[in-house]
Amino acid sequence: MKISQILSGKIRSTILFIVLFGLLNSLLNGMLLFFINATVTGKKLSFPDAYKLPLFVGIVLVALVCSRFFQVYMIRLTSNITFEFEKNILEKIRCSTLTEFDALGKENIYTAVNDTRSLAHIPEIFMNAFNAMVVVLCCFGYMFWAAPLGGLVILMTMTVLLVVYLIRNKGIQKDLNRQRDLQNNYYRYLNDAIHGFRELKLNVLRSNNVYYNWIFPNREQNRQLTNKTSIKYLDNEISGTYSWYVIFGVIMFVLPLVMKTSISTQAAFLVTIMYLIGPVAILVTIIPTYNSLKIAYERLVIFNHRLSINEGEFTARDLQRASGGFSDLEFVDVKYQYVSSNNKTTTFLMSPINMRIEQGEVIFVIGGNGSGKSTFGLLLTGLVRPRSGKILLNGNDLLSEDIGHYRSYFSAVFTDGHLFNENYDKVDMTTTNTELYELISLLKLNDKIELENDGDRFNHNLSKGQRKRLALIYALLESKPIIVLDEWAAEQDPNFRRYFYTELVPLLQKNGKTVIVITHDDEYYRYASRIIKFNFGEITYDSSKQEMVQDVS
Ligand SMILES: Nc1ncnc2c1ncn2[C@@H]1O[C@H](COP(=O)(O)OP(=O)(O)OP(=O)(O)O)[C@@H](O)[C@H]1O
Repeated sequence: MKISQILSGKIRSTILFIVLFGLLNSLLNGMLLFFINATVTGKKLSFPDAYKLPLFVGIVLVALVCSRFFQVYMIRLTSNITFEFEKNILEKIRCSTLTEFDALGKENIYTAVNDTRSLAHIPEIFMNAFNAMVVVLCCFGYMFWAAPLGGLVILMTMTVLLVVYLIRNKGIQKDLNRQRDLQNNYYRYLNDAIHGFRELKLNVLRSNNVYYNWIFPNREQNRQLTNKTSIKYLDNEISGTYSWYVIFGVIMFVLPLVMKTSISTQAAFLVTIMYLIGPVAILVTIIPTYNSLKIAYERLVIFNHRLSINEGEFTARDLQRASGGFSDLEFVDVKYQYVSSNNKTTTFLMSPINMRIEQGEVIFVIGGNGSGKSTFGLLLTGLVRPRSGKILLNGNDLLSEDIGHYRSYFSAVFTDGHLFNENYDKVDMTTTNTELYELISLLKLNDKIELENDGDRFNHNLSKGQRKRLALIYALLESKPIIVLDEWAAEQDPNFRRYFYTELVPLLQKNGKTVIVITHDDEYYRYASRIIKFNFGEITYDSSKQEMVQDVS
């Protein structure tokens, strides 16, 4: 569901409620105002004096209970909307394609999550604004009813003061935008300083450049701008606050000059203005709030649009079907291409690939940097779909029919693979899980890993090579028929690398796995049952096809 649909649905279903509350709240506030003004001005009320106190206490109590009731309602509504927005975003991420996900960028996901929080406050803001508006209307209604000319003078004075305040505020918003740009740049530079800490330690000149020519000048600009903007803001707020005294002054000194007025009317006007201060402040903040909500909303619309492809849901049922067995996989005229961010030019083209993989093969995928090996791995595992052509698994076009089922045949360890922070699959970590501890021995990690997180996870403070070994253990625990390892051995020491190619991979093959190894380790090519070589996105050598035999090096 789209963000706008959730939002409009929620607003539609609660608008009546919000309006009713606004009217009730205003009625109660209006009664209190009337009560207070009648007391201040000594007006006779149409009921006995003895009822005054209990009536006043009654109205205050009803107003309090009402107010609490609606505030609680708003808290629940806001957290419900936050929940639905977040769920919507998370579902989008879960079901999006790798291509769209990569193009979106991680920082945009964090921004989107924050934006949902802002948007969830819309009903609350709307309710407060509506309430404030009704109170303002009631107050002016009262003033016009009590003394029409007086009401007009106050309305005109307030309008002039408000316009001055808003114009000055607009200038401040511009400065705040500049400050935000500076802040964004600052985070970029800081990111480089933090992630490039080691590099900067080794290169003093660059370190000086980064800090003295980029970071410090940015902070200096920010310091000056913050001072300027904060003082401007303070001036505007102070003059805004003191504008109320201008209005008090108009009531006390100007009104008697322009109309016949009594002390009691002046007192009633003063009390009414006091009532107006809070609601007017709410209405004044609506404009900047509206602007920031608009930006958040537009960003979320773009987010939704960029993750527009839904790959569907995958169920545990698919996993069971995969264990039914793998016999062969066939690429038929498979083409793929990367396009530039403006979607205009092709930056890399994978030529039509035609090949067949049989169960139990150990295939080494080789080729120079940027030749397309990892892209082939992504196509093979179904993480990206061919732009044209077909991939048939056991003779079926599962990639088009049921991508979840297709992917359930593969496990993989990618070059930049991720070790998850939680035991999401609830793997039994105790020593009774013999399969797990056999794998730990096989990967020679016995004395390197230990349980942490209440025995629910192995430690991650491992070397890069050790982390890869742990990732391989987790991949093997998935018990999928095909395993894809992208430059897995690159971070292993020479002994373990030899062990991997000469013992581990053959053992996996013996256990019935089909193993696809993307590698640059030419000294071990002879351990493959088949070699496929890529060059500029094209298969230029396939050892299973005699007629294509060329120099593998
Ligand atoms: N997400 C992407 N968006 C656009 N282009 C990409 C993307 N990933 C890879 N490429 C481009 O596709 C080409 C093939 O990349 P690929 O990662 O498949 O090469 P590779 O053979 O695995 O290289 P290496 O041995 O260096 O890992 C490269 O020219 C690369 O710049």
